Amino acid sequence: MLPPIPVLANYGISPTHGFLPEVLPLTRLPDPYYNKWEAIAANLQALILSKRLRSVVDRLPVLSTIGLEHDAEWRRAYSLLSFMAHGYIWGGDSPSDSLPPAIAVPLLKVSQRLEVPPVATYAAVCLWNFKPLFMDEDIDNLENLATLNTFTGSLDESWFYLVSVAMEARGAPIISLMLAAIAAARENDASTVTQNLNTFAERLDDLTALLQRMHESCDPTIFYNRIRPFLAGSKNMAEAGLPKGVIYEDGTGNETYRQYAGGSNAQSSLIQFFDIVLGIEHRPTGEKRGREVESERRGQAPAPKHNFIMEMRRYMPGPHARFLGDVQAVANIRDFVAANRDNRSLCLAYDACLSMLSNLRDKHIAIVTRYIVLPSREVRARSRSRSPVATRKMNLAIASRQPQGIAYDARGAAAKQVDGKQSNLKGTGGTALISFLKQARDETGEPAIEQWAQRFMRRQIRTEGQGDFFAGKSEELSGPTEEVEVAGLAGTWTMDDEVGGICNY
Ligand code: HEM
Repeated sequence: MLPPIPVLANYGISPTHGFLPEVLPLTRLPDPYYNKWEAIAANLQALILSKRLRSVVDRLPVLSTIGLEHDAEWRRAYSLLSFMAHGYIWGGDSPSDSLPPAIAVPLLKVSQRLEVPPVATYAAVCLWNFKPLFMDEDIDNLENLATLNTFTGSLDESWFYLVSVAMEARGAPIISLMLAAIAAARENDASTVTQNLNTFAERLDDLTALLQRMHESCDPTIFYNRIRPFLAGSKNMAEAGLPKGVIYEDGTGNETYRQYAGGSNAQSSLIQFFDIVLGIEHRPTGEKRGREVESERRGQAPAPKHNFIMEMRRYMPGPHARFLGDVQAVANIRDFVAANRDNRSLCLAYDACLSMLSNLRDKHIAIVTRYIVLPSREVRARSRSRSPVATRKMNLAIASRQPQGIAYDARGAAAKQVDGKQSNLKGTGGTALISFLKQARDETGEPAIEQWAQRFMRRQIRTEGQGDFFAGKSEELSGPTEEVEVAGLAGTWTMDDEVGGICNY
């Protein structure tokens, strides 16, 4: 018997809002018992700016979670505490490697209840951190959205989160639509599958348009230097001043260092849902197509490799991650289309979805180049000209500006606990950021049915030269020659040498 098609309500997923909550995030906790948390959150930017957040939190009593009733209250508490935690860790002259009980104790409880790690995940800063400006208007419209909490109070930070919120809302109807397509494929109803795939492709185009709006109001320099450092996690953060991670002082006396990835849109369940429903497979980073099959053919067990996209599932709310696993078990669209290759409109609709999703990833790569790769180069160039003494001071800015000394640990567990003595700091060799993103984009095109579509999505634009025999190799295009590491959002990566600008793909 076929496994049942997942029912959204069983996973806390809304038919209209998708992975955003059906009940809008609370703008404050109703119980006045939590006024102290609310007061800190309301003054977070000022407290960070004046470097007084830590002393205020250190004097804060440990509040119980007993006054939290509805899910929306738990989510608000999680978001508040995550902002406080990251502000506490990164908002001083040097990062704090311990979180005091006033944050750690309730944050651990709330995270356990919501099945999320106790850090500022995508859920904490995006999914559960927005409000509509006008209640009678839709939340898939950027002009109707505002954030609840930010670290910096900047429009750029709000915009960074809100673009994702709008995308989640605009993409939400695709979830039910594609579950219906799965049901239709079971019934051999090609016309419904085609129709739903066509609608999906159009929506994906909308989502790309929304993604592109990032450029409107989020400045790359502000993003890189001011916003991104607060989203940093505690994993592979040695150079930033957290060699072992962070201790959550839970009062047990048995605390060990914990390491978590930082917040990243890679933790969006929506994009992973698209991949799963379309039958797109993401191999472990760096693994070429067919290589696994090759090792299996030789009767060898393939070496365990790190799959960053899979790891990010552990940073999604538990029910959402479970939903993805259950959808995976019923995803049949790719096989259905492959079994109906003579149905041109069906194949075209399917390939259009892949092409649109690949295009979205293309635009995202350009964003990462503009917002991370290029500013990190600038900072590196500037820090080379500074005196070593000036750069040695470990503060928030330097933490973000210094190239990270540890490459992304390709086998790292999401919430690895590190004991005091273990020096579990070296990664297994860096994964290049843009190569990783390009691999994800290229894998998006792989299941295409029509040959032209496969060719189209496999296209490689060469960037080696200008076709001018007399021109020397320009400094800018040749890029750095040494291996340089760069902190992304959730991961720390090496920087790709071939990146020349935002159009070179
Ligand atoms: C200024 C805006 C953005 C920047 C700088 C950025 C940066 C990054 C970085 C560095 C990664 C690699 C993983 C990591 O280190 O976390 C990543 C992955 C990812 N990002 Fe973004 N991102 C941005 C906006 C978005 C938005 C709005 C979305 C929503 C669709 C998104 C979706 C993803 C996804 C799905 C991945 C995983 C790789 C993939 O599936 O292709 N990003 N991003």
